[in-house]
Amino acid sequence: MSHFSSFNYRNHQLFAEEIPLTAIAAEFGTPCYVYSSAAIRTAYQSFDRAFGQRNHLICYAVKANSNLAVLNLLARLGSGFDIVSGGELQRVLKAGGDLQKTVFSGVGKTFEEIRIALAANIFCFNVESEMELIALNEIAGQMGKIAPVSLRVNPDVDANTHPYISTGMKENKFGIPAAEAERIYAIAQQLPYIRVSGLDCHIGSQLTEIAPFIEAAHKMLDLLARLQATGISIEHLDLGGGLGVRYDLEIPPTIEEYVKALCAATENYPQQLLIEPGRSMVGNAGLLLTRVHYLKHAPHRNFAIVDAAMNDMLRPALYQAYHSILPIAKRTGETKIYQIVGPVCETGDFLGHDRNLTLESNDLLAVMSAGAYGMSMSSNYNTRPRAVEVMVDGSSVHLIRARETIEDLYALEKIPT
Ligand SMILES: Cc1ncc(COP(=O)(O)O)c(C=O)c1O
Ligand SMILES: N[C@@H](CCCC[NH3+])C(=O)O
Repeated sequence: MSHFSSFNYRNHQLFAEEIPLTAIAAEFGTPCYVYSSAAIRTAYQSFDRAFGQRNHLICYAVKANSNLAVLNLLARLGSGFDIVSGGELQRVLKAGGDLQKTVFSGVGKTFEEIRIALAANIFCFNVESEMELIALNEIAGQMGKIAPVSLRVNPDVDANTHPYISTGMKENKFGIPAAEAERIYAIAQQLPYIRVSGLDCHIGSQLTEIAPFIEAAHKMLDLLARLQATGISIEHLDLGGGLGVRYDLEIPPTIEEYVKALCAATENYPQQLLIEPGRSMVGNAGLLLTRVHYLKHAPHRNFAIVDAAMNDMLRPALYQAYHSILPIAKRTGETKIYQIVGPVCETGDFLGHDRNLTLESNDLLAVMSAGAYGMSMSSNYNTRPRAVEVMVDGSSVHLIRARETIEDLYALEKIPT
């Protein structure tokens, strides 16, 4: 089975589950994000099943794709959530998610966000600095609350991924340095409005090997043993997210291999295990549907100028990320090597370089593996309304976010009189 399990060709036409993508483009226009609910369901259930009888909580990382329909689907499957802002907290609530299964990560939680999360009785704060811990204690005290806390510890492990998405090395801004962890746990234990509940780490994203996860887990277990020796009990161990997906030729571990490896590495820790997967839950469950506008044959390069751009899908421009680009209707005939570019006025505005395709103007293309960090990192640069989003479920398709209008884009702006 291909890694795009819900997107398959039938008679040379690409389908999302039971629906031809040409029909989706005709009904909703382009650019359009298309998600497969079956693919998201399968990913969640693969995580859940792989844990077997092990006490676990899956906290989907909302930042990967925060559409309410995606969150609602996962909430109905039983997922918890990992949030990094008050905005994500509000989305989880709006989507019917359970804050008793939600962890709050992030290096810069505002006091207001902390208040909202305390008032909502969030499951746990993943605290990233001593100063945040002190502030949390003070705010909880003012509210007559006790804040449940994990310290996010930076284990100094090389995740062997793109430097912009590596988070667990000592030079990264994330987490509390491992050497400081015991001292800060001892402080936390003394603070009247803090309840030490867990231990957390997250070493980076798009990891394609198991070894760094296991290295980090071992470091966490060593620390846990030292903490327990000083009378600090840790009720849950949160090993973060980060499992990679296949974009091109990489072969990341499967969800089952990953979960089984985490369970095996932590088998002597009987308490609850948490993970925070984002990309591996939704990445290959989505594509970005775009239409070829102009073809331009310059002396040394062929350009296909499409109606999606870096504002819709930033990953290629930001990380030089590779996304497979497929024709919606396969053509026969001579192929050419194309640069697939958008209309934005930046040289970095590309979706793919050097793609071998047979194209005519008006053709539809799919930028694959776009379900994670696609729409959630989109912007309105060049005053471009954001794409429409739809979710396919078998032979039904649901609009889950309407296309923005130009009026939406300046609705909050004012010209001084
Ligand atoms: C704290 C935290 N948890 C979970 C995730 C999700 O990571 P991924 O999408 O790689 O699974 C991230 C993003 O890297 C994160 O920063
Ligand atoms: N935005 C990144 C992932 C970062 C995860 C956040 N810590 C990407 O698109 O690959």
